[in-house]
Amino acid sequence: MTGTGATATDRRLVVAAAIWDSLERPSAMLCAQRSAPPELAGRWELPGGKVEPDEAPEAALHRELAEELGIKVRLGPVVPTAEGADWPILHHLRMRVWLAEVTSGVAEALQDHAELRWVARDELDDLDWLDPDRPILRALRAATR
Ligand SMILES: Nc1nc2c([nH]c(=O)n2[C@H]2C[C@H](O)[C@@H](COP(=O)(O)OP(=O)(O)OP(=O)(O)O)O2)c(=O)[nH]1
Repeated sequence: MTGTGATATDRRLVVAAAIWDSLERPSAMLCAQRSAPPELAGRWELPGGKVEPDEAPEAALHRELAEELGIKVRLGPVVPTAEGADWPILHHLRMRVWLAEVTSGVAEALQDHAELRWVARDELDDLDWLDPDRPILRALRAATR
């Protein structure tokens, strides 16, 4: 088994992007509706996914966004919790969230999502988010004020 070596990636880390129309003047964010598994289908999330063994977190995020949405992004700062960098999420996983903006491509639901939607900052709460994402949304609003 891997998992204890110095270079082993933390298998519990999920990386995700809060993709805004503009990092300088954020007014709308790209929201993604899950298509699977059945118990999570229909809920909204930040696009991203699990870091693979021996993959750097930022590289994992760029890979996931290319696979799932067909876009390249510029990453801004990480949005931290009060305690540290990573948010507690489903299944005892942790999630690191970066602000981001699209640098090439037009986001399409290529994989894992039923729908993508650009949502105005003040209307983000109206979607049916995964429960662990609610406090992250509050921090995102504060970080983009
Ligand atoms: N991408 C993403 N996952 C989230 C969010 N909030 C949250 O609790 N999660 C959970 C749902 C999943 O249990 C887990 C992410 O796993 P995933 O299935 O999307 O990862 P993946 O694309 O790498 O897929 P796989 O390797 O499991 O097939 O994190 C969020 O905002 N975005």
